[in-house]
Amino acid sequence: MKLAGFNQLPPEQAQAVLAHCVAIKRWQQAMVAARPYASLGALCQQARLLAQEWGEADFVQALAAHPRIGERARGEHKEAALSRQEQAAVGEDAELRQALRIANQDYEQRFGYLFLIRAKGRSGQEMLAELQRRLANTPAQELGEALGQLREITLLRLQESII
Ligand SMILES: NC(=O)NC1=NC(=O)NC1=O
Repeated sequence: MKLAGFNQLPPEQAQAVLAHCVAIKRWQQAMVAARPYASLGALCQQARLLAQEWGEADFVQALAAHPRIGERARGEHKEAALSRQEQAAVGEDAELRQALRIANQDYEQRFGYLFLIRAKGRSGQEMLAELQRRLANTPAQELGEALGQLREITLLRLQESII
């Protein structure tokens, strides 16, 4: 949608446009309240600024909308379609999918939440390598990295939604 159109939508509709960028209501509502945006640059700057406020609770809330890496998102809602598109690089390599499945389990046992990575632009092998690297992080380090990836996914989706 065009920025001018987004600026003029009623608040609930404007929030619905942002809903699939990240499942954090506080962020969606603050983004809507800060309209009108003079440019796409201002929109993205505000999105980044607000995303700096995210903590563990926000992160856990957002994870519900992200399927595991290597698992095909089910359903037809927009997040599922976006996830399938973003994760397309994982491809049909059965060995890689199995390795991702095992590494995801190790990760979830260690950190207690699912592994999140900005999948767009990364091959399946690169994501497996990142998963294995990040397994060595301390919980505090890993929350920082994972929040950074959530921010990247959110900005990518925002930039695809409002042009
Ligand atoms: N667990 C995940 O990292 N999921 C995802 N990363 C993306 O970039 N899209 C997803 O669905």
